[in-house]
Amino acid sequence: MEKKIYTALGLMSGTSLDGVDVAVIETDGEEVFAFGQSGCLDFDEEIVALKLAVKAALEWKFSGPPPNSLQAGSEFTDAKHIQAIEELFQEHTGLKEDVDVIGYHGQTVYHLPPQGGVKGQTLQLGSGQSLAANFGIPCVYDFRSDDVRAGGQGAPLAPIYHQALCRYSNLFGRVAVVNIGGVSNVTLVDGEKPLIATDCGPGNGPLNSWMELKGVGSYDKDGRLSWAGDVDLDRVNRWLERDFFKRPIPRSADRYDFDVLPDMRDMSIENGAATLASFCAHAIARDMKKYNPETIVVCGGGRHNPAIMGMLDMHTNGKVLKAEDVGWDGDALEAQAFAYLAVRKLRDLPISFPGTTGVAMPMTGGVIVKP
Ligand SMILES: Nc1ncnc2c1ncn2[C@@H]1O[C@H](COP(=O)(O)OP(=O)(O)OP(=O)(O)O)[C@@H](O)[C@H]1O
Ligand SMILES: CC(=O)N[C@H]1[C@@H]2OC[C@@H](O2)[C@@H](O)[C@@H]1O[C@H](C)C(=O)O
Repeated sequence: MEKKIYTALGLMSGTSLDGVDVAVIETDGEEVFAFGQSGCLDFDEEIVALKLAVKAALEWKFSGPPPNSLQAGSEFTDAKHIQAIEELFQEHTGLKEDVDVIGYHGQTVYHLPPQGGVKGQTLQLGSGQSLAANFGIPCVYDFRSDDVRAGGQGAPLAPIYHQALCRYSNLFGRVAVVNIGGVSNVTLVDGEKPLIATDCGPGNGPLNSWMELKGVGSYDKDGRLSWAGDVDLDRVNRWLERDFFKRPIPRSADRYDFDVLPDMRDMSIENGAATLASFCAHAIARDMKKYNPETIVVCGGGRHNPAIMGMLDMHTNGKVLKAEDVGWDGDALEAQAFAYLAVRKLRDLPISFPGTTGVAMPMTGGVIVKP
Protein backbone atom coordinates (compact mmCIF):
# COMPACT_ATOMS: atom_id res chain seq x y z
CA MET A 1 0.00 0.00 0.00
CA GLU A 2 1.33 3.42 -0.90
CA LYS A 3 2.03 5.61 2.11
CA LYS A 4 0.29 8.97 2.33
CA ILE A 5 2.45 12.06 2.44
CA TYR A 6 0.92 14.63 4.75
CA THR A 7 1.25 18.37 4.74
CA ALA A 8 1.61 18.87 8.48
CA LEU A 9 1.68 22.16 10.36
CA GLY A 10 3.43 22.22 13.73
CA LEU A 11 3.35 24.77 16.52
CA MET A 12 5.74 25.39 19.37
CA SER A 13 5.67 27.92 22.14
CA GLY A 14 8.79 27.17 24.14
CA THR A 15 9.85 27.68 27.70
CA SER A 16 11.35 31.11 26.94
CA LEU A 17 7.80 32.49 26.58
CA ASP A 18 8.89 34.70 23.68
CA GLY A 19 6.41 33.70 21.00
CA VAL A 20 4.85 31.00 18.86
CA ASP A 21 6.77 29.27 16.08
CA VAL A 22 4.77 27.73 13.27
CA ALA A 23 6.18 25.52 10.52
CA VAL A 24 4.98 23.22 7.77
CA ILE A 25 6.65 20.03 6.55
CA GLU A 26 5.81 17.27 4.09
CA THR A 27 6.16 13.91 5.79
CA ASP A 28 4.73 10.43 6.09
CA GLY A 29 5.74 10.39 9.76
CA GLU A 30 8.89 8.48 8.92
CA GLU A 31 10.78 10.45 6.30
CA VAL A 32 10.87 14.20 5.84
CA PHE A 33 10.22 15.00 2.18
CA ALA A 34 10.27 18.79 2.23
CA PHE A 35 10.32 21.81 4.47
CA GLY A 36 7.43 24.20 3.92
CA GLN A 37 6.53 27.68 5.07
CA SER A 38 7.29 28.89 8.57
CA GLY A 39 6.67 31.93 10.69
CA CYS A 40 6.83 33.33 14.17
CA LEU A 41 4.43 35.38 16.23
CA ASP A 42 6.23 37.31 18.94
CA PHE A 43 4.51 37.75 22.27
CA ASP A 44 3.96 41.31 23.39
CA GLU A 45 2.99 42.79 26.74
CA GLU A 46 -0.34 40.87 26.70
CA ILE A 47 1.75 37.91 27.83
CA VAL A 48 0.81 38.79 31.40
CA ALA A 49 -1.95 36.11 31.36
CA LEU A 50 0.67 33.49 30.55
CA LYS A 51 3.16 34.76 33.10
CA LEU A 52 0.48 34.63 35.79
CA ALA A 53 -0.38 31.05 34.77
CA VAL A 54 3.30 30.00 34.94
CA LYS A 55 3.74 31.65 38.33
CA ALA A 56 0.59 30.03 39.70
CA ALA A 57 1.58 26.62 38.27
CA LEU A 58 5.02 26.87 39.92
CA GLU A 59 3.35 27.45 43.28
CA TRP A 60 0.65 24.84 42.66
CA LYS A 61 3.01 21.97 41.75
CA PHE A 62 0.02 19.74 40.88
CA SER A 63 -1.05 19.71 44.50
CA GLY A 64 -4.72 20.52 45.23
CA PRO A 65 -7.19 22.18 42.86
CA PRO A 66 -5.66 23.86 39.78
CA PRO A 67 -5.33 27.65 40.04
CA ASN A 68 -7.92 29.72 38.15
CA SER A 69 -5.27 31.55 36.16
CA LEU A 70 -4.60 28.37 34.16
CA GLN A 71 -7.89 28.84 32.30
CA ALA A 72 -6.98 32.39 31.25
CA GLY A 73 -3.49 31.17 30.32
CA SER A 74 -4.97 28.40 28.21
CA GLU A 75 -7.31 30.78 26.38
CA PHE A 76 -4.38 33.13 25.74
CA THR A 77 -2.33 30.20 24.42
CA ASP A 78 -5.10 29.12 22.03
CA ALA A 79 -5.68 32.69 20.82
CA LYS A 80 -2.00 33.31 20.08
CA HIS A 81 -1.59 30.00 18.26
CA ILE A 82 -4.70 30.66 16.19
CA GLN A 83 -3.30 34.09 15.33
CA ALA A 84 0.08 32.59 14.35
CA ILE A 85 -1.60 30.12 11.99
CA GLU A 86 -3.94 32.76 10.55
CA GLU A 87 -0.97 35.01 9.76
CA LEU A 88 0.83 32.16 8.00
CA PHE A 89 -2.31 31.30 6.01
CA GLN A 90 -2.78 34.95 5.02
CA GLU A 91 0.81 35.16 3.86
CA HIS A 92 0.63 31.97 1.77
CA THR A 93 -2.51 31.68 -0.31
CA GLY A 94 -3.77 28.11 -0.69
CA LEU A 95 -1.80 26.77 2.28
CA LYS A 96 -4.88 26.38 4.48
CA GLU A 97 -6.47 24.01 1.95
CA ASP A 98 -3.28 21.92 1.82
CA VAL A 99 -2.77 21.33 5.54
CA ASP A 100 -3.87 17.80 6.57
CA VAL A 101 -3.09 17.99 10.28
CA ILE A 102 -1.97 20.42 12.97
CA GLY A 103 0.51 19.39 15.70
CA TYR A 104 -0.07 21.63 18.70
CA HIS A 105 2.48 21.41 21.51
CA GLY A 106 0.82 24.06 23.69
CA GLN A 107 2.53 26.03 26.43
CA THR A 108 4.37 24.14 29.14
CA VAL A 109 3.66 25.88 32.43
CA TYR A 110 5.00 23.24 34.76
CA HIS A 111 6.91 20.01 34.34
CA LEU A 112 7.60 17.64 37.19
CA PRO A 113 9.70 14.63 36.16
CA PRO A 114 9.18 11.19 37.76
CA GLN A 115 11.04 10.80 41.02
CA GLY A 116 11.73 7.89 43.35
CA GLY A 117 9.19 5.61 41.68
CA VAL A 118 6.49 8.31 41.64
CA LYS A 119 5.26 9.16 38.13
CA GLY A 120 5.89 12.65 36.82
CA GLN A 121 3.33 15.26 35.81
CA THR A 122 3.40 17.77 33.02
CA LEU A 123 1.05 20.50 31.90
CA GLN A 124 0.86 22.09 28.47
CA LEU A 125 -1.83 24.76 28.21
CA GLY A 126 -3.97 24.87 25.09
CA SER A 127 -6.82 22.86 23.67
CA GLY A 128 -6.69 20.92 20.41
CA GLN A 129 -10.48 21.31 20.18
CA SER A 130 -10.15 25.08 19.75
CA LEU A 131 -7.69 24.80 16.89
CA ALA A 132 -9.47 21.94 15.13
CA ALA A 133 -12.81 23.80 15.33
CA ASN A 134 -11.32 27.12 14.29
CA PHE A 135 -9.64 25.84 11.14
CA GLY A 136 -11.68 22.72 10.33
CA ILE A 137 -8.43 20.73 10.34
CA PRO A 138 -7.63 17.68 12.55
CA CYS A 139 -5.35 18.60 15.41
CA VAL A 140 -3.07 16.47 17.58
CA TYR A 141 -2.13 17.90 20.97
CA ASP A 142 -1.15 16.94 24.54
CA PHE A 143 1.85 14.98 23.28
CA ARG A 144 3.60 14.47 26.61
CA SER A 145 0.93 13.08 28.96
CA ASP A 146 0.85 9.49 27.62
CA ASP A 147 4.58 9.09 28.12
CA VAL A 148 4.44 10.54 31.62
CA ARG A 149 1.50 8.29 32.55
CA ALA A 150 3.56 5.32 31.35
CA GLY A 151 6.40 6.34 33.70
CA GLY A 152 8.50 8.28 31.16
CA GLN A 153 10.05 11.71 31.54
CA GLY A 154 7.58 13.23 29.04
CA ALA A 155 10.52 15.00 27.36
CA PRO A 156 12.43 15.41 25.16
CA LEU A 157 10.17 14.34 22.27
CA ALA A 158 11.99 15.91 19.32
CA PRO A 159 14.69 13.15 19.11
CA ILE A 160 12.86 10.95 16.59
CA TYR A 161 12.50 14.03 14.37
CA HIS A 162 16.20 14.80 14.81
CA GLN A 163 16.98 11.30 13.53
CA ALA A 164 14.70 11.80 10.50
CA LEU A 165 16.47 15.12 9.81
CA CYS A 166 19.87 13.43 9.87
CA ARG A 167 18.61 10.91 7.26
CA TYR A 168 17.13 13.74 5.17
CA SER A 169 20.43 15.62 5.19
CA ASN A 170 22.67 12.54 4.84
CA LEU A 171 24.44 13.29 8.10
CA PHE A 172 26.32 10.11 8.90
CA GLY A 173 28.42 9.01 11.86
CA ARG A 174 27.84 10.09 15.44
CA VAL A 175 25.77 13.26 15.33
CA ALA A 176 24.56 15.27 18.32
CA VAL A 177 21.58 17.52 17.73
CA VAL A 178 21.55 20.14 20.47
CA ASN A 179 18.67 22.49 21.23
CA ILE A 180 19.47 25.56 23.30
CA GLY A 181 16.15 27.13 24.23
CA GLY A 182 15.12 28.07 27.77
CA VAL A 183 16.29 24.56 28.70
CA SER A 184 18.95 22.67 26.71
CA ASN A 185 18.59 19.16 25.36
CA VAL A 186 20.58 16.80 23.16
CA THR A 187 19.83 13.86 20.88
CA LEU A 188 22.62 11.46 19.96
CA VAL A 189 21.98 10.00 16.55
CA ASP A 190 24.13 7.20 15.17
CA GLY A 191 22.40 6.00 12.02
CA GLU A 192 19.48 3.78 12.98
CA LYS A 193 20.93 2.71 16.35
CA PRO A 194 18.54 3.26 19.29
CA LEU A 195 18.28 6.94 20.11
CA ILE A 196 19.88 8.43 23.17
CA ALA A 197 18.59 11.79 24.35
CA THR A 198 18.15 13.92 27.43
CA ASP A 199 17.56 17.39 28.75
CA CYS A 200 21.03 18.61 29.70
CA GLY A 201 20.32 21.54 31.99
CA PRO A 202 19.91 25.26 31.53
CA GLY A 203 19.71 26.81 28.10
CA ASN A 204 19.18 30.55 27.95
CA GLY A 205 16.64 30.52 30.80
CA PRO A 206 18.87 31.65 33.71
CA LEU A 207 20.73 34.08 31.42
CA ASN A 208 17.42 35.67 30.41
CA SER A 209 16.40 35.95 34.07
CA TRP A 210 19.79 37.54 34.88
CA MET A 211 19.33 40.16 32.17
CA GLU A 212 15.83 40.94 33.45
CA LEU A 213 17.06 41.15 37.03
CA LYS A 214 19.78 43.60 36.00
CA GLY A 215 17.32 45.65 33.92
CA VAL A 216 19.28 45.23 30.68
CA GLY A 217 16.65 43.60 28.48
CA SER A 218 15.09 40.17 28.23
CA TYR A 219 18.08 38.33 26.74
CA ASP A 220 21.77 38.77 25.96
CA LYS A 221 21.54 39.78 22.30
CA ASP A 222 24.32 38.15 20.28
CA GLY A 223 25.99 37.19 23.55
CA ARG A 224 27.57 40.63 23.93
CA LEU A 225 27.64 40.57 27.73
CA SER A 226 28.45 36.84 27.99
CA TRP A 227 31.38 37.49 25.67
CA ALA A 228 32.63 40.49 27.63
CA GLY A 229 32.77 38.84 31.06
CA ASP A 230 35.02 36.35 32.85
CA VAL A 231 33.76 32.91 33.78
CA ASP A 232 33.76 31.94 37.43
CA LEU A 233 34.47 28.25 36.96
CA ASP A 234 34.25 27.42 40.66
CA ARG A 235 30.71 28.63 40.66
CA VAL A 236 29.86 26.65 37.52
CA ASN A 237 31.31 23.49 39.07
CA ARG A 238 29.32 24.10 42.23
CA TRP A 239 26.10 24.48 40.25
CA LEU A 240 26.87 21.29 38.34
CA GLU A 241 26.81 19.45 41.68
CA ARG A 242 23.07 20.07 41.99
CA ASP A 243 20.66 17.11 42.16
CA PHE A 244 19.43 17.52 38.58
CA PHE A 245 22.89 16.67 37.22
CA LYS A 246 23.19 13.57 39.41
CA ARG A 247 20.09 12.00 37.84
CA PRO A 248 20.84 9.38 35.17
CA ILE A 249 19.93 10.17 31.57
CA PRO A 250 17.37 10.42 30.10
CA ARG A 251 16.21 13.12 32.48
CA SER A 252 13.96 16.09 31.89
CA ALA A 253 13.83 19.55 33.37
CA ASP A 254 11.48 22.37 34.11
CA ARG A 255 12.60 25.81 32.94
CA TYR A 256 12.79 26.96 36.57
CA ASP A 257 14.94 24.07 37.83
CA PHE A 258 18.16 26.08 37.57
CA ASP A 259 17.57 29.01 39.84
CA VAL A 260 21.18 29.98 40.54
CA LEU A 261 20.58 33.73 40.62
CA PRO A 262 20.52 33.88 44.45
CA ASP A 263 24.13 32.64 44.28
CA MET A 264 25.18 35.54 42.01
CA ARG A 265 24.51 38.60 44.13
CA ASP A 266 28.16 39.69 44.16
CA MET A 267 28.72 39.38 40.39
CA SER A 268 28.98 42.07 37.71
CA ILE A 269 26.51 41.84 34.82
CA GLU A 270 29.20 40.68 32.39
CA ASN A 271 30.83 38.11 34.67
CA GLY A 272 27.40 36.79 35.60
CA ALA A 273 26.42 36.46 31.95
CA ALA A 274 29.70 34.74 31.02
CA THR A 275 29.35 32.34 33.94
CA LEU A 276 25.75 31.45 33.00
CA ALA A 277 26.80 30.90 29.38
CA SER A 278 29.53 28.58 30.66
CA PHE A 279 27.02 26.76 32.91
CA CYS A 280 24.89 26.09 29.83
CA ALA A 281 27.83 24.91 27.68
CA HIS A 282 29.27 22.67 30.42
CA ALA A 283 25.88 21.06 31.10
CA ILE A 284 25.53 20.15 27.43
CA ALA A 285 29.14 19.01 26.97
CA ARG A 286 29.07 16.67 29.96
CA ASP A 287 26.00 14.80 28.70
CA MET A 288 27.63 14.26 25.29
CA LYS A 289 31.09 13.38 26.53
CA LYS A 290 30.66 9.60 26.74
CA TYR A 291 29.31 9.46 23.17
CA ASN A 292 32.01 11.67 21.65
CA PRO A 293 29.92 12.92 18.69
CA GLU A 294 31.80 13.81 15.52
CA THR A 295 29.28 16.45 14.48
CA ILE A 296 27.31 18.71 16.82
CA VAL A 297 24.42 20.61 15.22
CA VAL A 298 22.96 23.38 17.36
CA CYS A 299 19.43 24.72 17.02
CA GLY A 300 17.33 27.00 19.23
CA GLY A 301 17.97 30.62 20.14
CA GLY A 302 21.20 29.87 22.01
CA ARG A 303 23.00 29.24 18.73
CA HIS A 304 23.02 33.03 18.31
CA ASN A 305 25.14 33.45 21.43
CA PRO A 306 28.79 33.17 20.30
CA ALA A 307 29.98 32.78 23.89
CA ILE A 308 27.86 29.65 24.37
CA MET A 309 28.86 28.33 20.93
CA GLY A 310 32.56 29.02 21.54
CA MET A 311 32.51 27.32 24.92
CA LEU A 312 30.67 24.32 23.47
CA ASP A 313 33.39 24.06 20.86
CA MET A 314 36.05 24.30 23.56
CA HIS A 315 34.54 21.56 25.74
CA THR A 316 33.77 18.99 23.00
CA ASN A 317 35.81 17.17 20.36
CA GLY A 318 33.24 17.29 17.55
CA LYS A 319 32.70 19.93 14.90
CA VAL A 320 30.16 22.46 16.22
CA LEU A 321 27.76 23.70 13.54
CA LYS A 322 24.64 25.83 13.49
CA ALA A 323 21.43 24.23 12.17
CA GLU A 324 21.66 26.46 9.09
CA ASP A 325 25.11 25.01 8.24
CA VAL A 326 23.42 21.69 7.45
CA GLY A 327 20.36 23.22 5.77
CA TRP A 328 17.98 23.21 8.72
CA ASP A 329 16.02 26.14 10.13
CA GLY A 330 17.16 26.46 13.73
CA ASP A 331 14.15 28.57 14.72
CA ALA A 332 11.46 26.45 13.05
CA LEU A 333 12.86 23.05 13.97
CA GLU A 334 10.85 22.45 17.14
CA ALA A 335 7.60 23.48 15.43
CA GLN A 336 8.50 21.12 12.56
CA ALA A 337 9.09 18.38 15.14
CA PHE A 338 5.50 18.66 16.38
CA ALA A 339 4.19 18.56 12.81
CA TYR A 340 6.16 15.32 12.36
CA LEU A 341 4.98 13.90 15.71
CA ALA A 342 1.35 14.67 14.79
CA VAL A 343 1.66 12.50 11.69
CA ARG A 344 3.33 9.77 13.72
CA LYS A 345 0.37 9.85 16.10
CA LEU A 346 -2.08 9.58 13.18
CA ARG A 347 -0.14 6.53 12.01
CA ASP A 348 0.18 5.12 15.54
CA LEU A 349 3.97 5.23 15.32
CA PRO A 350 6.06 5.66 18.47
CA ILE A 351 7.17 9.14 19.53
CA SER A 352 9.06 8.25 22.72
CA PHE A 353 11.58 5.51 23.42
CA PRO A 354 13.46 3.97 26.34
CA GLY A 355 16.57 5.96 25.38
CA THR A 356 14.78 9.30 25.00
CA THR A 357 12.30 9.51 27.88
CA GLY A 358 13.09 6.37 29.87
CA VAL A 359 9.71 4.84 29.05
CA ALA A 360 9.76 1.02 29.18
CA MET A 361 8.65 0.45 25.56
CA PRO A 362 8.50 2.68 22.50
CA MET A 363 5.10 4.34 22.46
CA THR A 364 3.01 6.84 20.57
CA GLY A 365 1.49 9.88 22.25
CA GLY A 366 -0.96 12.73 21.82
CA VAL A 367 -4.69 13.23 21.49
CA ILE A 368 -6.33 13.46 18.07
CA VAL A 369 -9.23 15.92 17.68
CA LYS A 370 -11.30 15.84 14.51
CA PRO A 371 -13.09 19.09 13.60
N1 LIG B 1 20.34 36.98 18.71
C1 LIG B 1 20.37 36.31 19.87
N2 LIG B 1 21.44 36.40 20.68
C2 LIG B 1 21.51 35.73 21.85
N3 LIG B 1 20.52 34.95 22.30
C3 LIG B 1 19.43 34.82 21.55
C4 LIG B 1 19.29 35.47 20.28
N4 LIG B 1 18.08 35.15 19.77
C5 LIG B 1 17.50 34.33 20.67
N5 LIG B 1 18.29 34.13 21.74
C6 LIG B 1 18.00 33.36 22.95
O1 LIG B 1 17.18 32.27 22.61
C7 LIG B 1 16.00 32.26 23.43
C8 LIG B 1 14.86 31.67 22.63
O2 LIG B 1 15.23 30.41 22.19
P1 LIG B 1 14.17 29.37 21.70
O3 LIG B 1 13.11 30.08 20.94
O4 LIG B 1 14.92 28.27 21.07
O5 LIG B 1 13.59 28.91 23.10
P2 LIG B 1 12.26 28.14 23.43
O6 LIG B 1 11.83 27.34 22.25
O7 LIG B 1 11.31 29.13 24.00
O8 LIG B 1 12.75 27.19 24.60
P3 LIG B 1 12.68 25.59 24.77
O9 LIG B 1 13.39 24.96 23.62
O10 LIG B 1 13.38 25.39 26.08
O11 LIG B 1 11.23 25.24 24.85
C9 LIG B 1 15.78 33.71 23.78
O12 LIG B 1 15.01 33.84 24.96
C10 LIG B 1 17.21 34.21 23.94
O13 LIG B 1 17.69 33.93 25.23
C1 LIG C 1 8.34 19.82 29.33
C2 LIG C 1 8.79 20.61 28.15
O1 LIG C 1 8.03 21.36 27.58
N1 LIG C 1 10.06 20.42 27.76
C3 LIG C 1 10.63 21.10 26.61
C4 LIG C 1 11.64 22.13 27.11
O2 LIG C 1 12.26 22.82 26.01
C5 LIG C 1 13.48 22.15 25.69
C6 LIG C 1 13.47 20.96 26.60
O3 LIG C 1 12.74 21.46 27.72
C7 LIG C 1 12.71 19.75 26.00
O4 LIG C 1 12.71 18.73 26.93
C8 LIG C 1 11.24 20.07 25.69
O5 LIG C 1 10.99 20.50 24.37
C9 LIG C 1 11.48 19.87 23.23
C10 LIG C 1 10.82 20.43 22.03
C11 LIG C 1 11.32 18.35 23.20
O6 LIG C 1 10.40 17.80 23.76
O7 LIG C 1 12.13 17.72 22.50
